[in-house]
Amino acid sequence: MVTSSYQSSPQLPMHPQRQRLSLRPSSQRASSAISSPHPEDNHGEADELLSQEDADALNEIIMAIDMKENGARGCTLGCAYYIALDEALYLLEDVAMAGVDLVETLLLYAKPTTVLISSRASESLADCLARAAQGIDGNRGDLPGAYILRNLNSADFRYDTGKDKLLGLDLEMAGRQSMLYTTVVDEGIVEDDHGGQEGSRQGRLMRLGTSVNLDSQLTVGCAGAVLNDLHRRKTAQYLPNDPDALVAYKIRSVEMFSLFDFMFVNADTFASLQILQSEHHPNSHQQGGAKENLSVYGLFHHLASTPQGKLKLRQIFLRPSMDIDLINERQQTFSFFLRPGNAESLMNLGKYLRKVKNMKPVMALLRKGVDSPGRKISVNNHAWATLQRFAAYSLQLREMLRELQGAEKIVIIRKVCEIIDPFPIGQVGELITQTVDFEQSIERARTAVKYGVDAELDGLKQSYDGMEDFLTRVVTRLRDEVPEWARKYVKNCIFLPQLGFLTVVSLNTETGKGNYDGEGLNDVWERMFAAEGCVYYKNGKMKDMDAEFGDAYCMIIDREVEMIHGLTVRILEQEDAIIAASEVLGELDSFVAISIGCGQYKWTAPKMTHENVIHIEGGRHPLQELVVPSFIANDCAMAGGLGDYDRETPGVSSSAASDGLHDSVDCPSTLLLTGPNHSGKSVYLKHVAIIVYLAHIGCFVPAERARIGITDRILTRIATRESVSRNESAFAIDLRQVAFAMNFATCRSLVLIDEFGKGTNSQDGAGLLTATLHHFASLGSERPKVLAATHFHEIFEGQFVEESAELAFAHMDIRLDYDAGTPEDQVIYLFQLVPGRSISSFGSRCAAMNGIDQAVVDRAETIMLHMVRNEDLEVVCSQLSEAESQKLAAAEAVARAFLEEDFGPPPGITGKKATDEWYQTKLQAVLSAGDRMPDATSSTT
Ligand SMILES: Nc1ncnc2c1ncn2[C@@H]1O[C@H](COP(=O)(O)OP(=O)(O)OP(=O)(O)O)[C@@H](O)[C@H]1O
Repeated sequence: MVTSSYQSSPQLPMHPQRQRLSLRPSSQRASSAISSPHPEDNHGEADELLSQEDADALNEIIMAIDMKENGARGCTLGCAYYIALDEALYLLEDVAMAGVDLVETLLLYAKPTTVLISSRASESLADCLARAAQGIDGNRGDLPGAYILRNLNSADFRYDTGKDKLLGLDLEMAGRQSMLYTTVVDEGIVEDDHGGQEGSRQGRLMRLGTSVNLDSQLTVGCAGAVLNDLHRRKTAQYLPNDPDALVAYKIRSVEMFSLFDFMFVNADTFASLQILQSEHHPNSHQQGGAKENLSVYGLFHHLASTPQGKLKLRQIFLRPSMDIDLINERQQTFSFFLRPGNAESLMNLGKYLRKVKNMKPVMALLRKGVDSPGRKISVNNHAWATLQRFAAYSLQLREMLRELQGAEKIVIIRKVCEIIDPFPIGQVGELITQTVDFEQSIERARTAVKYGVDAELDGLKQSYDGMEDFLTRVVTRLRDEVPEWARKYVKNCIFLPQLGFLTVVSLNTETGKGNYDGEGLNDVWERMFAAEGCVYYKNGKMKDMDAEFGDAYCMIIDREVEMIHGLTVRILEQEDAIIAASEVLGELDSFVAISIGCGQYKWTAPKMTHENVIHIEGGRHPLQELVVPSFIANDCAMAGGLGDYDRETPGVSSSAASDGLHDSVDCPSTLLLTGPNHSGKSVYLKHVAIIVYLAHIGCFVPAERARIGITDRILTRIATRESVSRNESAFAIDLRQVAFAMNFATCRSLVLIDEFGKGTNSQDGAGLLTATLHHFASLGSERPKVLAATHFHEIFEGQFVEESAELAFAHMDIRLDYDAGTPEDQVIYLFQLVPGRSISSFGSRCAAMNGIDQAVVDRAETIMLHMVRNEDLEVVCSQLSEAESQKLAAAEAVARAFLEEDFGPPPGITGKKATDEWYQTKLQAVLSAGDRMPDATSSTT
């Protein structure tokens, strides 16, 4: 019997060509300037196909941050980060007047796995990064915890070094006609195609300058730190001549981005509006990241099916656009999918998309070699099968989309149909189907080639397949040749990879030798090894057979490796097409998810306008409405200043509203809200901001109707947590948030200020709030839209703020019923915004409703009354009631009697008993002085 098989031949040398696969140049890929992939979104397929080590390397996001104090002008912030999966380096335009708020925003966008800072970094930066690295700020929302924080020598962040390192990159610059093929020779010393060195430096510098703003000095320094780290990783992880090192941590593109390219929403705002919030798994990097908590993004996150779709969705949420055409295009897409006639197709699209995998890790695997030793293969996680299914499902999805009526008008559908070209994508599937024998591949734990693909391979396999019969015949002949007594010991002949043909003889357990080892023959039987009751010999006959047939097996493997290599090369030629298809399906997936969500939550399309207005009718808070039995919808009408641009752009300043919503002429830019505790002020503020935000991602909004002007920033001062990833007091954070809003708000911004100033004494707080509102109102045509809520009623009493065309008062309505028996029934919250201000916050009623003792509430109300009457609280509090005065007088009488007494027992009173009795009598006499005062019993005792 032949016991050998194709199984396991780990020692076989790797096909030499296979190691060179990834060196082909590639054209530019769709990549994301901000919002990186995250383990959460990349894992899954990557986990199944790649080893843990490879998957981890692929998910690496290495970020360097630097911040420089500029005295009174605040700090400048620079940042660069590398996304391994995209093979891309992203550079931030240096940001002036920055604070740790922006650091948090960058962490949120990039979700780094490693953060590098200079050992000379400011204390606040180091502290913020150290806390966030440990995930200390658990309730902070989407702040990514648990990255590795590394302190580097400040020299690593030097501008000149960074510039040299950028120059030394083998880059394919975005949008460049002619690609720059250079070889990085160690650190920044570069040879160009013609072998020149410094001569071309100026030219390279100019070319670099077209893609990178070299004035962003801190960022260029950070880029140097990241590139140095990549180099360090390479040298630590790979041997000097390892060809894999050439493709590890490769950089294909460098992109510059600005935090203000999109509508700016910082980390604080994301958290306070609950747009992105996630609970971090304690072991997030190992387990695949964070779980989305209750958040606006969370309403859609679970509706996306593919990892690349979830990633795209996150990008959409992190990058609300200011491009009205793009927003309208997205709205048109969602409206199309939500047409009643398309409901079933939408569901089917979702179903099919669930079967589509992310091709980026698959391509990375292909570049490394699908059949690396030790990789587990099953029917589902075989890279070839994944690719084959991808090709089939993407073509199927393309057909489904094409069948939808009116599909040609929808940009994403046109894009899918264009990118998923049956030629390369279908051809990829076809090639795999024709070449790979899946059953055999799984059996052999490496890719096997089908019969009929290659005549030479088929011939080799046939000879191998006929080997079993052939060996049976050999054994019979061998038995005839050995002495008769030995025949029964010669069991069979086998072929083992690496060892070739062997004769198998039964083992003599007593001697430990074979029962026969060639006696009587003119031949040497060389013992190779013994196992499982048999001894294996190489003899002359076996050597002859090795010479004649032994290479067949190795040849089969070599031929197969060669063919699979050929297949890999052909498929990698289509890598860009495959990745583009995978990405566009991710985009489609994210749009399908948003459409399904908008349909489920019954949201409507807002009308986007260049007018600087916010007009909402019947607006709801998308999260609150899910948790209260009946949500009360509200309206909002605001208009910001006209700004220079708006005044000069025809049509923008027009106040005529054709859709029946408010005209902008009579709208204030600031709306100051009051109302009792718990009356819905914060929810109102947030719902307006969330609607504005959602409108800018192109999404529908929770409102009956809305007209939303293009807004450049949403800046908030809303308390969400006591201590964040900064070592500051809550009040300091409040101040920083307001300062940030003052520095960055433009007439196109929306600013939310909720209870600013409550962290200090009420006079200071009220003063600060008033001054802040004045500041914004005084900006004239540059005034932003400001929504504020406060409990400082004194600012109205003192007429520190007054209603005007720009500033309107409004409050959340309530109904009061003092006759109601229980505190809960005394204040009825209507959650309706009405004009004018409320007279009280009814804090004491709210306290009673929340279980504070009635006596404490009564006392609070008495003091409040005195305060409202503007009475001197010191005098008021020193005025005692009659009963209290009597008690005090009784206590005084006792004290005086006590002082007048002589407490020494007179001579003649001796002995313990007599002395005790004497003292008792005395005490009674003293206490009776108090008793003589009316109602004094309790105080004297
Ligand atoms: N429009 C609404 N419809 C129904 N319920 C609402 C509405 N607005 C708010 N609520 C409910 O009232 C609660 C309190 O709302 P919110 O926190 O906005 O009050 P607030 O006036 O800001 O209170 P405080 O001044 O104490 O901060 C919410 O948690 C929600 O349950």
